[in-house]
Amino acid sequence: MNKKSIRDVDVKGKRVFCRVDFNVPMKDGQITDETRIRAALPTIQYLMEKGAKVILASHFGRPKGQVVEEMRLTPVAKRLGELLGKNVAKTDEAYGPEVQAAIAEMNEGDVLVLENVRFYPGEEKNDSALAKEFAALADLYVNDAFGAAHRAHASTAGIAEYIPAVSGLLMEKEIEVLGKALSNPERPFTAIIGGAKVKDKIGVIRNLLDKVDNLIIGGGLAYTFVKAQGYEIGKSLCEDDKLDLAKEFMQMAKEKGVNFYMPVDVVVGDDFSENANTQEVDIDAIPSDWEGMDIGPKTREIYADVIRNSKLVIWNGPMGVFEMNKFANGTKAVAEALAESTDTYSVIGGGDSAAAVEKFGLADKMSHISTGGGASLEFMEGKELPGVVRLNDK
Ligand SMILES: Nc1ncnc2c1ncn2[C@@H]1O[C@H](COP(=O)(O)OP(=O)(O)OP(=O)(O)O)[C@@H](O)[C@H]1O
Ligand SMILES: O=C(O)[C@H](O)COP(=O)(O)O
Repeated sequence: MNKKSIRDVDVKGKRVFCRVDFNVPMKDGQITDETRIRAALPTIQYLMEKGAKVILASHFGRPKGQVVEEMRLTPVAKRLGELLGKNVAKTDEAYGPEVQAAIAEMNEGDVLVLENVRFYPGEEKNDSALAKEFAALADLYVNDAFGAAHRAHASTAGIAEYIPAVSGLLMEKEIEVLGKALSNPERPFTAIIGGAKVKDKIGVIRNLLDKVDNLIIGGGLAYTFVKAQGYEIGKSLCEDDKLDLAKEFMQMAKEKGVNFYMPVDVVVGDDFSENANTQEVDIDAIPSDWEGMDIGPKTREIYADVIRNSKLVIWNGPMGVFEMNKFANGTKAVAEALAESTDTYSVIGGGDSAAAVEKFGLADKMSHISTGGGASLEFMEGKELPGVVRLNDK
């Protein structure tokens, strides 16, 4: 990467505003997967060892510019303290007098976690006033939040206009590994896209169609495509305003000679819960008041086969509601096929996909687990990441 990193600057005694991605999966206030916290440790420890005052900022969830009690970063700060074996301070604001006072108390090597930056409406608007408030807290900006690097927000991009800005070690590593895989992809090259953020992910498909040989669709995303083909999808997740786009992509895939795989059967539930009754049905037989929760057994076989015959696979987003055991088989089948295919370079992107691979005990069988979901996809599409472009050049 042609951007400066923390290794290129002197951080001793400096107040460093370090943007990390602590947007970890959480249930009932408990962190269910701490991959992203662990992934940020090398940068945090480096800064501590070099005598910086480490001010950590992150978003968590999508609180839409308001304080949402369950989205405070308090549990994350506590876990970070345990992992570092050190007292980590936490403020209930992300800027302002309380934060200024806490920073004034810091010694070299100390760590402070700010409150969720998305509690402020200016964050996602990349408001310059908020970016200046963040910049006023520090002498140096470090962006290590690869997972949020596709967002042009005040703490990921705006702040870099006002103080020297460099990348962290995780950011540097992600870009190097993903860039290498993409620069001359081994073929067949397969992308597997699932998960629930239909709006975010459907757009990336257009660009992926220019790059991949096979495109596999699963998870909640699949039902917009299933409906676009004219099938009943019952209560399954769907973005009706994206139906035309879905049709267009299927047509484009045909024209470009990309093999486009959609579920041929699914597991449906009569409720979005672990206690739901379930049925395995063909794709043209989804009952009108049931919801598609996972890919079915025939689909699992087909997808596993494509994976086994691929040389490079990028996977973003689970195939079903894997947090519920009943609906985890599709995601598990994909993870197992990747784990078995020792000839296949596998890149896993996304908080939930990484959590799934971890849950199945297969994390060490993957070639690279990226901390970025949307970010890794946008990078793989060849887009410039706003969190990277604004960093200082070497
Ligand atoms: N058929 C489905 N219906 C509803 N939700 C689904 C379905 N399949 C998967 N999901 C849900 O999708 C969620 C993950 O989607 P998401 O798009 O956030 O993926 P991700 O890999 O974590 O990417 P990112 O890191 O960008 O968030 C999981 O919580 C899972 O339960
Ligand atoms: O989970 C992610 O992909 C990142 O933390 C970004 O979160 P966002 O999609 O809410 O911007």
